[in-house]
Amino acid sequence: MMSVEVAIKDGAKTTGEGPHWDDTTRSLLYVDIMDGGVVRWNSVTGQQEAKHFDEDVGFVVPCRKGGYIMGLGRKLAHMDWDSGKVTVLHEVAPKGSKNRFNDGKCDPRGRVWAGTMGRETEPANPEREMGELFSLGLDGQLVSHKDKIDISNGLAWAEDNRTMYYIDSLPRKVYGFDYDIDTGNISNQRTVVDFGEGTVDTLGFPDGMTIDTEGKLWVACYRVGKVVRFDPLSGKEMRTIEFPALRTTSCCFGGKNLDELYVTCGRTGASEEELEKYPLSGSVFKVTGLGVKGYPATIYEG
Ligand SMILES: O=C(O)[C@H](O)[C@@H](O)[C@H](O)[C@H](O)CO
Ligand SMILES: [Zn+2]
Repeated sequence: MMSVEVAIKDGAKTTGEGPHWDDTTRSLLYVDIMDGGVVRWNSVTGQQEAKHFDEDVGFVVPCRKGGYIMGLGRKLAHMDWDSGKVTVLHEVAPKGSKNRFNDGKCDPRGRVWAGTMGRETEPANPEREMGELFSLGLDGQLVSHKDKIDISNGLAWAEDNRTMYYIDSLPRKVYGFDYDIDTGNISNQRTVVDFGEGTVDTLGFPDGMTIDTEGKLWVACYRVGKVVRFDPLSGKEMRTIEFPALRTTSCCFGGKNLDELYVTCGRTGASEEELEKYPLSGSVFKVTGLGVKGYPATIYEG
């Protein structure tokens, strides 16, 4: 039986994002973007620790050599948890009035992929085409792959490493690219899931995503409180999970058997009325009993 429960009540004050399951510690790592927060929640002890930075944190991933890589405003930085020391690795060029890193994730070789977006006056309303998609190689070099993006968001790789999936939220599309795992290059962009023209009432905006071991995509649908499982081959919806919070932002598989889906969401942009109706906005949810599993999350190997 499928069930949706609250794993971390009030997990985020602003927009919770970028959930990453750390297998070795059975912890969930995620960010609280506009709070400049990086949170580590231990699922075994229920203990939660957080770090705060003075700029927006778009994403965070662990590094093999220790510490974490995070998107901090326009910077990619390494962060040592214990000392809190931040080392800036790269800073991307300013675009518009205030571009910043948003979602990011590691590919199966351990490169970091992360994209940017323009300043948002309210969620899903950024300065257009200010985003760019980058990768941080194992050699520490930053490579730009694509520009004129609106809101750089979810990333996932197919099991054979030959396809990369990527979301730009405002065109409301999940794209597929041919992926060269050896060079880390993308080519042959196509649309694999189209959220459709016009109305955003049913599916909202595609935001973060993950892939299951059957090759299907789980996409968080921002503004409608759903995570939808899509078949990237047909572009069709296969299954919908609903949440008691509308601003669902991302998801990842976790738990001992990687068969639980952890789902982040946000409060930022919600009216008082929305928060009253959905008081769990900002919490992290856990879905069990789905009958599917994910892959262990990859980390930065550089
Ligand atoms: O989490 C993100 O990716 C963005 O930073 C948020 O602002 C919203 O989720 C986005 O606007 C909806 O697509
Ligand atoms: Zn997002």
